[in-house]
Amino acid sequence: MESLKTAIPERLRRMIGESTTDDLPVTCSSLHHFFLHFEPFHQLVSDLADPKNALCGKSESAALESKQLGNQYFLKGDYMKALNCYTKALRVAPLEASDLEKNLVATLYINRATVLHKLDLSIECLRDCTRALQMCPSYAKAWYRRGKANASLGNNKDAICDLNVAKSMESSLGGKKQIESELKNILDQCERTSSVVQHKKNSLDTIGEMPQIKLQLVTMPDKGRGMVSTCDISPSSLVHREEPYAMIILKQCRETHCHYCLNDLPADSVPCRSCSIPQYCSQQCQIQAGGQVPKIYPDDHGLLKNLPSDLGKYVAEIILGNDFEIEDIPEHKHECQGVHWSAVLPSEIVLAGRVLAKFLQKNACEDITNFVKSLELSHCYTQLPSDSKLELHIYAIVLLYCLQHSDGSVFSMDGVSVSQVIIIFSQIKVNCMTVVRMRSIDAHGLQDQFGDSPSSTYLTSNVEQVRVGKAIYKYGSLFNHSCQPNIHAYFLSRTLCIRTTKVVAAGCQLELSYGPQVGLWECKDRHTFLKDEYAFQCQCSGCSEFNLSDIVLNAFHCVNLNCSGTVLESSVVDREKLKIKHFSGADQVDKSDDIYQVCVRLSNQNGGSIHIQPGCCLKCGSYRDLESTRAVIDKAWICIKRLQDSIISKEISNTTISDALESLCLLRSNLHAYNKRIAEAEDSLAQAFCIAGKLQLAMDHSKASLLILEKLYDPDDIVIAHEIVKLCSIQISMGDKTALDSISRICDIFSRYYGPHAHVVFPYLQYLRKEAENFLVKA
Ligand SMILES: C[S@@+](CC[C@H](N)C(=O)[O-])C[C@H]1O[C@@H](n2cnc3c(N)ncnc32)[C@H](O)[C@@H]1O
Repeated sequence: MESLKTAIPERLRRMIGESTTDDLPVTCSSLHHFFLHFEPFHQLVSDLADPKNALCGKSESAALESKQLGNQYFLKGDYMKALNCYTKALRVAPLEASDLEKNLVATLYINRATVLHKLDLSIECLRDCTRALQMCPSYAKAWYRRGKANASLGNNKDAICDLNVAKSMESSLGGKKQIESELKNILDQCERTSSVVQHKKNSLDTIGEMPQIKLQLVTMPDKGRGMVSTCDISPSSLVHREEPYAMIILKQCRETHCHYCLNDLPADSVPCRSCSIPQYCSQQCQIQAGGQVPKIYPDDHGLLKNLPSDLGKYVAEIILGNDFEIEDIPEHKHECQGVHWSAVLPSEIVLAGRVLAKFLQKNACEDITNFVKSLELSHCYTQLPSDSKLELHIYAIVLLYCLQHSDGSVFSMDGVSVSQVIIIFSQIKVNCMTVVRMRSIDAHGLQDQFGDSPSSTYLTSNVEQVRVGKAIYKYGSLFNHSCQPNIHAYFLSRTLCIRTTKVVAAGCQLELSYGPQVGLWECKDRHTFLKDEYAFQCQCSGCSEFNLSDIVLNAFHCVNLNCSGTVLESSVVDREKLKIKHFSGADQVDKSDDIYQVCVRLSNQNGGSIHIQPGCCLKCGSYRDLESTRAVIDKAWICIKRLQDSIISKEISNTTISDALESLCLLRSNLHAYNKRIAEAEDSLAQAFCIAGKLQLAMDHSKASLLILEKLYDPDDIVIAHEIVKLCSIQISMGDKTALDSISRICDIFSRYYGPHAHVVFPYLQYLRKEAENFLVKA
């Protein structure tokens, strides 16, 4: 791609860099014309999209090789490695290939099922057996393995049926004997117990909450269209729910998450039927993404005739399986001919390909211009930097050629089509949402270091958000951004849910955070992020009205240690001065509050006696040399960083902790008491003391961190809940009853953000609730 970029003549490059939306048909046509006569372009398209160069297709020999390796690991008892090899083999095994007269894919499913059984993953094992049987219904070994899996799960009735089918299909005498003895075991067991384990259904299916509140689309002078409420809304109300128009997994999650629903992949992942890239958590997801493949009904259905009628019915139900209704146009189908453009191009470009493919499949002969208009999404083409404009031009032409190669799409390859693809790219840039999942990380891995010491059981719990995909939600993208949001977006599988986190009065805008938030970053950094990522100048209340957080987040301590005043650097002073016109004397603000004090001084309403100058204390006017202060802080921060690294690498020494404590003192005397770096240092020390088993110290530092964050964020912000989770895990380890208050606060905030979905998104809540019950029982 870089070589294409550098080959473009300077004049054309400048023309593209300076183009506006209106110029696009001309600039696109000129670039396309240039590429038509430029051999490396055709070479690139052929590398990416010509089936002759396909790298992502199926390969029988590669599948057999991985299978053999899997068998070797199995024999050595290395079941995890065997599992990985069989999964790898399944990804590349062609559906029609055979292995010793059996279908290769079915054999691989059974080999993997055997490993899964060894690993005590009986449900996964059962599913793999069923998959094998749907391909080869007379596969005796598969029925036998299925019977064993059902027996392990306590489904004795099914286990008996499976084993009876296995017996009737088994040709060898030895095999029949083994099945009979297994049957006898189960029958004996049945006499002892008749319980059948009911397996949990996917809990997400059971929560069918729908939004009850009517929203209104309005147009605002500073933000364009946006959503407002038509009535007063209380916190935690679901205001929007939507399935994506198009979605894509991020490259870094391809091996760990389902390529359709983006949930974690189970050990029995299902591969795409036509190429070797996607993996799914279930057959249902695979069909939704790749389309229904006509079922192969093997000839050996005749075997059913030899079974007693009730057993025949049982077998038929299993091998015919469930037919899933396809909810939408399969989004991966046009990508899975084995060619690798979709695996190589950036995710957002492939997402645009999905949007286009959907349009083409729905409206083969319609004009693409009408389509782009009908998407009704805003875009930012004209505001983009020159280099981005050039890249989008190149990607648009490449994508159209790839689509044409891979599913024979009939596009007129002209300036208009290419320009419309660029508009789609720009729409995606502004409107696409990042799909995230929560991942719990706790200090389990750190136990080893402290061996048998009592500290080994004291763990802090921590949650991080993992970015797993990108998606376009047509209506979800009508919600504007605010750095002080009043709604919160989250995802259940592919479904977008939006919920209020505050009281929203009728007529108020409903705004979510696109990433930056007051408390997380200072105003300048939020602006830079929104400009770079979404190409707009933020006009939200957080960026136009005073708030304590923006003033103190990165502020310095007054040089006079007895003074609690704030010292700001010039970039903060300049930005905060812009907000002065919006400071009304703050009737709503508590006049003893720090924010009031600072704002009054900044806005010069206090007699105009204070000069707001970078480096000067806003309270007493004393001057601090910020350059030398920064040098001191940078030095101190090296020790905090060392502590953080040692927490990760599990090598915490007493020296590292005492150096970090000394650095914390330096930070406290140089930075404002609410500076976020102090909170971070306190948090790191809390983790370190927790690991070292010094729980009282851990709790003190955790509380100190929380106190600062409560000043920077709204006390009911989800960030605060995550901080309390850490504190609470220490309180629980200490048997400290104040854990009860923490648990109740965590539950309140999580319910506010996730409503009845809280325990699905954050399963740790169930554990906390149980702990709370334990405390109450003991009390
Ligand atoms: C996802 S769209 C939101 C809907 C959009 N207002 C529309 O008319 O389609 C994002 C775009 O809305 C505008 N926008 C959203 N939040 C804004 C804010 N806080 N300040 C200024 N513009 C904003 C920007 O133009 C941004 O590129």
